[in-house]
Amino acid sequence: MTSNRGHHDRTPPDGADDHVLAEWLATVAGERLLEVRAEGLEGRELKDAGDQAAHDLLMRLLATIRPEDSVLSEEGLERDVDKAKRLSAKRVWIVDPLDGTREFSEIPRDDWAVHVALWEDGDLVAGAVAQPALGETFSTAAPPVVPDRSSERPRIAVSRTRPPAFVEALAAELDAELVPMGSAGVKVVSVVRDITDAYVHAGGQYEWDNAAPVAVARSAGLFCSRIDGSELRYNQDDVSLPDLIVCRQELSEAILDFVRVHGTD
Ligand SMILES: Nc1ncnc2c1ncn2[C@@H]1O[C@H](COP(=O)(O)O)[C@@H](OP(=O)(O)O)[C@H]1O
Ligand SMILES: [Mg+2]
Repeated sequence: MTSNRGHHDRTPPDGADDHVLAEWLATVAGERLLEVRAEGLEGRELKDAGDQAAHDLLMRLLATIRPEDSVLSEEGLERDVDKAKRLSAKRVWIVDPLDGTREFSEIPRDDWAVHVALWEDGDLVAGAVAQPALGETFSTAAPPVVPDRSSERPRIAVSRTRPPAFVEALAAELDAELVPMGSAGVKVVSVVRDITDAYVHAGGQYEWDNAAPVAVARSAGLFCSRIDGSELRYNQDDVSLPDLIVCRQELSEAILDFVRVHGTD
């Protein structure tokens, strides 16, 4: 984890490898978002201005620093030619310039994030999640160490606005507490930080919503899979990746068992 403060020049650290670059990109895009948030905009205008500013900055920096690589971004409309290129590319940056756009527009909420992941040759190889309002970036450059669990009762992070219907029943089965918050990245980071013990989602999401969070969670030794226990796959033709589990290893079997028996409807 690094502090966000002090990255004011927009050139990457000398000799940055992909991990350090991901961390730097997420951090500077987060700083840009803090600037946008201070401009006095509200509601839809603030959301759009944030999405656009962070997307433009990340696209410009990646085009300059890694011109050979492809990019899949939430804010970029992907044309067929871009998609064909992405699917045959060796390296693809999967970015969500602003995850938790709704919460970003609700000042002073801090549950929004910037996601930067790198997919190479079939799997995620690096990633960073910045939580700019906390001044923190979590990344594979320095894989986070998950603290000892501070709560005996499991805490499950869920979407604040679109929690899957089955999580209430899951929480009852596990005698767990639900902790609603915005942003997939922030929810994964909450598991990394021992604020929660698991993040369970179903019903819709895209690769950019969870690629960087999963890269960071894997590097921290957390369990990550689809809700049915299958592998999370990135840089697919269809970029919908609607469900996932990220949790402490010791909770994975109980969560997967519940889904196996009860499904997610
Ligand atoms: N049912 C759904 N369908 C599509 N996207 C969803 C979704 N539920 C959550 N997401 C996306 O996942 C991210 C985290 O959502 P949440 O805060 O509700 O957990 C958000 O990304 P954006 O903020 O980048 O749009 C949101 O759009
Ligand atoms: Mg998102």
